[in-house]
Amino acid sequence: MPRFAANLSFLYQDLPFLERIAQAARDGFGAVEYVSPYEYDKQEIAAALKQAGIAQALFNLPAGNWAAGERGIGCLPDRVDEFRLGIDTAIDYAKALDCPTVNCLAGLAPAGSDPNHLDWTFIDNLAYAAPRLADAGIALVIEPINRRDMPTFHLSTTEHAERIMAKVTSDNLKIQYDFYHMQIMQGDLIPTFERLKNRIGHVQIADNPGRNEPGTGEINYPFIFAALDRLGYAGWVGCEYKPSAGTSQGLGWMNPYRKEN
Ligand SMILES: O=C(O)C(=O)[C@H](O)CO
Ligand SMILES: [Mg+2]
Repeated sequence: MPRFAANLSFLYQDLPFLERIAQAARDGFGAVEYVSPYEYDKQEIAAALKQAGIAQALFNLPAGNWAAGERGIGCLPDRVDEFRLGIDTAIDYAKALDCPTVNCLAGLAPAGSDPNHLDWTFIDNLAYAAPRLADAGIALVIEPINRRDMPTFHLSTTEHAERIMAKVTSDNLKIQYDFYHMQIMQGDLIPTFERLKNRIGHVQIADNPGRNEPGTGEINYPFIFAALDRLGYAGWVGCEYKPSAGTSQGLGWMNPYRKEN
């Protein structure tokens, strides 16, 4: 049975951040994930998780100035110092929140930049981060993101992620396989997942088009959830979608996967 994590950067947007944790637990999620914990007190988040009896599945490494439109700094040559400092911050938060996995966003390619230079910066940064996170017992993932929503995002296919991973050569570096992005960029969702399953460290879901909850679009999620079970995926499935009419009201798709069934 898949284990679902509520992505609090997408779900429960009508609630203050810390209150989203308790509501996710009440709605039957086993874990939460979100873009960034860093603007909150880690002890306050830890207390909210404990009180709700819910796990922390994932958050991202510090990703630059999100409000200004940045989407990660992993590939940016002039941000290497900031990236490295961010690893210490992420380890600090992940330990406090008992978070098993962190996601490194590659970032948006600056206009006129050399893709090879961005690749090598990304590779060097990941080679720096992966062993340090491994020592702390934290897995590192990288996420291809579709080019329709983010035309300049540096990492948008699993093939590119594989090329990066081949250069980093760390067992502690895996792919965050977001079925929504993969449907837009590549299709062939389950054969690709099956081929890469030992190299996939985290999974996220949303339907397409619209990035709404499962069952609102073209992706056959019952088939996908059965395949994840069949293929032995035991990690969290991050629900990173825009609820089409309220988060709690729109969780009917999850009913067949609740423990009581
Ligand atoms: O955009 C996505 O799909 C992600 O998972 C990023 O981490 C931002 O939420
Ligand atoms: Mg995602």
